[in-house]
Amino acid sequence: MTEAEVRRYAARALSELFDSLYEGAFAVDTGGRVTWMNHKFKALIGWNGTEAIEGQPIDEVLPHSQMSRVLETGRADLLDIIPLGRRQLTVSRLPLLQEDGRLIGAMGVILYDRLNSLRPLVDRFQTLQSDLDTARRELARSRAAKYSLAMYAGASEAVRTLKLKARRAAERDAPVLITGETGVGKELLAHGIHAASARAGKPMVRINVSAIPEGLLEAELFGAAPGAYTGADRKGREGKVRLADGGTLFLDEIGDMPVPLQTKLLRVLQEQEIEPLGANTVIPVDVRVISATSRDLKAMVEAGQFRADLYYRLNVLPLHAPPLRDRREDLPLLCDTLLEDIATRSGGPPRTVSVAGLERLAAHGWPGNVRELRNVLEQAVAGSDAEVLDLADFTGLLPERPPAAVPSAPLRPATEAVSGVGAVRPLRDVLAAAEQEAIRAALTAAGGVRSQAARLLGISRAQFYEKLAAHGLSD
Ligand SMILES: Nc1ncnc2c1ncn2[C@@H]1O[C@H](COP(=O)(O)OP(=O)(O)OP(=O)(O)O)[C@@H](O)[C@H]1O
Repeated sequence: MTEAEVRRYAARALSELFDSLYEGAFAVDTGGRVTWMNHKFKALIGWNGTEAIEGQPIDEVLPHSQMSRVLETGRADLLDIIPLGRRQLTVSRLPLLQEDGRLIGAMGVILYDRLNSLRPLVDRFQTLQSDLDTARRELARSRAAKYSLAMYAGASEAVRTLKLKARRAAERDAPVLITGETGVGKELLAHGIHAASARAGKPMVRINVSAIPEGLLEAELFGAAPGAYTGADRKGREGKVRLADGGTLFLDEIGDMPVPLQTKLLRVLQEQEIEPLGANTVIPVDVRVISATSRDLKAMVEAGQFRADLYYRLNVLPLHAPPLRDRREDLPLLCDTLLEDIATRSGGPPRTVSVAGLERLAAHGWPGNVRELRNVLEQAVAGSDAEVLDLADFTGLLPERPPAAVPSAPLRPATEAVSGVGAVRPLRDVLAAAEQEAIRAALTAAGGVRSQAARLLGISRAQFYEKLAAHGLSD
């Protein structure tokens, strides 16, 4: 047989096979309008029959047909799967060409019901597709439920302005710097901004700069090549910046970043690339940086402790979260929100706070801000069965002398001890007692978190541990 004969016989065999296989078929012109459709196809898509289908755009008749792809490229799609309602159709798309090769339209063929051999594949595809849809829905729900700007409770003017600015920041991709004292909700805001941003589908990776020893911080942030330093993982380390690729990098306590690393971070912001420790290669990354600090970065810049160029790069969209003592009108709403969350997590009944209880809370200075409030509420809930928490339920949880007149200074009790009435005692004893009281107050405010207590007192962690030991408070 000659090649021409083989082609002729093959064409006839294929055409007969095609006739026996196809379930439904239609054709469109080069403008994507239906020129012909067989009855089976009309029945399949539920065409009512009263209106002529010819002349209708195929994209309206069969939304996922993707015939335009064949019309644009002139190439066949031999096998594809498209959704039709809850079903999946196995389809072929073929260009229709004249003898001179000019494209005059395209044909779509449904193979699903006849191609039994494809069934297992289609069934598997359907199962995977539905698993994927469910997983996507659950992920979206868990993300939405876990963090949103709406969760940042507060009705004061200051909080409303802050949330408005945060929402605007979420619409942009520039770096955000969140300032504010410990426990004011800087991390919550950062999560909320990420969740409301276009990067929400990608990870938000947090790194607490102050919690990682200086020697390990570089590898933790930028990654390390295998064996880059003594004790390095054999496989190397990916680094938080790369883990955040496509998403958001949240740098908590940025003010504690050592100066040499500030230079490397500047490179991430300027060039969007990193150089892992010991790697000798540069890796492109796409991250949005949100940083937070409870320190006065501007003053640190002036004192030469923080790079000015990095400060301006980080501070493109500044947000300041005010301390709780400056927005006491937020207390009722905050109590409701926090108590609801505490009840959901512990499975207990929902509680509220009485007016007298709220007045007592409002009289406190809240050096530990909302974190401290949450701790106090948690302890009050644990210590009482009452549905409405009253004045008595907070006894022992807050300092006895309401420091309303001395809102923010955790050292104030110490000062009061110095100026207290009574017998004159040796200065050394008075100072020691004041220091002990200040340490206890800071620990309460920080909910027992020692590094935060140290920060509240404005001393290093090492100094704090020394003082704990000196006062016999280590346990
Ligand atoms: N406005 C708010 N509404 C509801 N919860 C809040 C609010 N602000 C803070 N919180 C809660 O208070 C706690 C402390 O908040 P967060 O960790 O975000 O504070 P922070 O400013 O980042 O603190 P730090 O500087 O010590 O890291 C968290 O449990 C957080 O959910």
